[in-house]
Amino acid sequence: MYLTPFQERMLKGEFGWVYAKALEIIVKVGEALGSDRLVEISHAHVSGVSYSNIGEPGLDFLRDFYREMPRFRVYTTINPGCVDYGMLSQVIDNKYLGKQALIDEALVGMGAKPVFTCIPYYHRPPLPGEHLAWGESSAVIFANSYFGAMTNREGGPLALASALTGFTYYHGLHELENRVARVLIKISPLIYNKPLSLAGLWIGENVRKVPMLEIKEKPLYEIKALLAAMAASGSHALAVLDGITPKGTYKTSIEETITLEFSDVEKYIGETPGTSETVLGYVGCPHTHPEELVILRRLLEKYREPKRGRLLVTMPPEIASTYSSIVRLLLSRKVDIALGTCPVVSVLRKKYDLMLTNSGKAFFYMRKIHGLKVGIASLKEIVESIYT
Ligand SMILES: C[C@@](O)(CCOP(=O)(O)O)CC(=O)O
Repeated sequence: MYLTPFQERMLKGEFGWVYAKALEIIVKVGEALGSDRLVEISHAHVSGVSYSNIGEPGLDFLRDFYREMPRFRVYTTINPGCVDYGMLSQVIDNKYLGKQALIDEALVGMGAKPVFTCIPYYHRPPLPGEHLAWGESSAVIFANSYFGAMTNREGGPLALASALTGFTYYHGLHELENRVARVLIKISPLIYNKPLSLAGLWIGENVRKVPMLEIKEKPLYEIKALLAAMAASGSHALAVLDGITPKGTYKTSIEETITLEFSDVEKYIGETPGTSETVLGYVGCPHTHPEELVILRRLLEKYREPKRGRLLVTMPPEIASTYSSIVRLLLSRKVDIALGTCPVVSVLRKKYDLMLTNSGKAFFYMRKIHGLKVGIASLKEIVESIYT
């Protein structure tokens, strides 16, 4: 691999072993993939920061780096941790508070912004063509597809190495030649009556090449859920969104056209709550966007308190403070609000029979992680099934 004189010096350890090790990881992975140079990045998003996911080995790894007091060389954000930073949730168990604090101290000490979110683009929307090194599959696919930024789907250690060095290997989705849509997917009108994450689950499972999606105008939160579901059930990191993905950040060479019918996606609707079951409604995977908060406020205004189960809403701490009046209204309706975390990366305090969510990604993970039955429903259906 070609390295600039500066990169050579970093690799030789001139700036300390942490930077040398971080660059070595990037160079080794890049060489294994056939990359011949590095590229500067403007934003690293580090996933793999939740104690309940990375445990003691992950904590030790981060603390070893932190002991040398390095600083991230680029703007860096971090994924959710395993605790509710608002300390109000009765659904999320804060049993690893102390361990998570050690992880957070290391990351923030190295210079990460303590955003604790899987929607880092809320804090810094990337520009078209900008090179990034992001972990977190839902954020990666959103960056590439919605903003036209360029990032591969990195694991936590690789994104951390890029935060430290400011570089990633030039390969994959950093190159325009690899951003070619080959399968055109049309979504039939009936699907639009349901959450678009249903379509995402199908595409993730059934389409291997980069898809181009013809979607009717849809709010950002529906696109976020659609893309996240695709990335969870498949290995997608880019979907060209016709009329949305910025021109010049992709090419098209359509080989096949698929029309997605309601009957294709129906099976992902999953379970509907039986009368005796305990239900956890869940909104916020990926983290709740202000657009969804406004809808939740409208839906919840007329109710006083849940009739069955609980509605959990997860969001970044900063959205909660910026939209505090909506959060207060939700809290007054006994919504359980957890900040900077989500059930994918944390422990639940008690067992529920069924989760009702608008998220295809949660549908994919909750059964595996928490052994819950899961059903997919719209925001309105979720609120009504908990509050009426
Ligand atoms: C499922 C996933 O959202 C879990 C995030 O956990 P972590 O930040 O990698 O611990 C990871 C991903 O989708 O990339």
